[in-house]
Amino acid sequence: MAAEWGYSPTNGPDVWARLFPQAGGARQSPVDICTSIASSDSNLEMKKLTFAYESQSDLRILNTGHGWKVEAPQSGSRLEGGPLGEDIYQLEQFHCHWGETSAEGSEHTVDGRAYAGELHLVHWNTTKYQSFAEAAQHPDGLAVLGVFFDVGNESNDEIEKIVSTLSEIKFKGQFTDIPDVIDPTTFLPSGLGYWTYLGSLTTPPCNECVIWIVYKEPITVTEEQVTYH
Ligand SMILES: NS(=O)(=O)/N=C1/NCCO1
Ligand SMILES: [Zn+2]
Repeated sequence: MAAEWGYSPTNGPDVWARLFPQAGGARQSPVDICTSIASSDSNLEMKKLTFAYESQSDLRILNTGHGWKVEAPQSGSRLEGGPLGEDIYQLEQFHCHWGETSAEGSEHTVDGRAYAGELHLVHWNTTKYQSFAEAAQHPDGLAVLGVFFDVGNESNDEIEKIVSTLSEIKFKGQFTDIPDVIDPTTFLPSGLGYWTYLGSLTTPPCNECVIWIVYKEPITVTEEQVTYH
């Protein structure tokens, strides 16, 4: 039986490269974002990062065994500018990483600090490639927006539309449809400052195909919204 990757000492990140060679590469994600050495790129400031999304209902949500993933291929969506050059990227899916407690859970850390969780909006380069699978084989194939979760007293209405369905998909492989209309724009923080670097998928097969765009400002969710088990 194919070995299942995970986060234990015997199947976690330290041994992923045995089964997934790219996990041993030179541009692996996630990283710790050291704000003191992050340099501002005047060129990026000239090319504003812009995004446009559709609102969709009845999106399918899946229990991946490592969290939830919402399949949201949007041919009418566009992510472009900033570090993306002249290419246009299209939304494919979004998913979340969280931990056992709200003291941890994000994939990226900032000056060694983990957030309670991290939302990833995954896009692929439709200017150069014909499919998501093809794009994931190229260094500029994917663009992922990372949004940190901070825990506070305010519930996030859009995230609630998602987590309110999780009781229907308690086990790996289960899926259901989200009845509410979801607008991915609402996941993004009001402050649009970001860090960017060339990295990889943070989970196997760890393809080194991602232009990461990690927003500096977290969004607020409640403890219940980000420590669902
Ligand atoms: N956590 S991540 O780097 O976004 N990982 C993936 N895997 C498939 C698409 O995005
Ligand atoms: Zn992710």
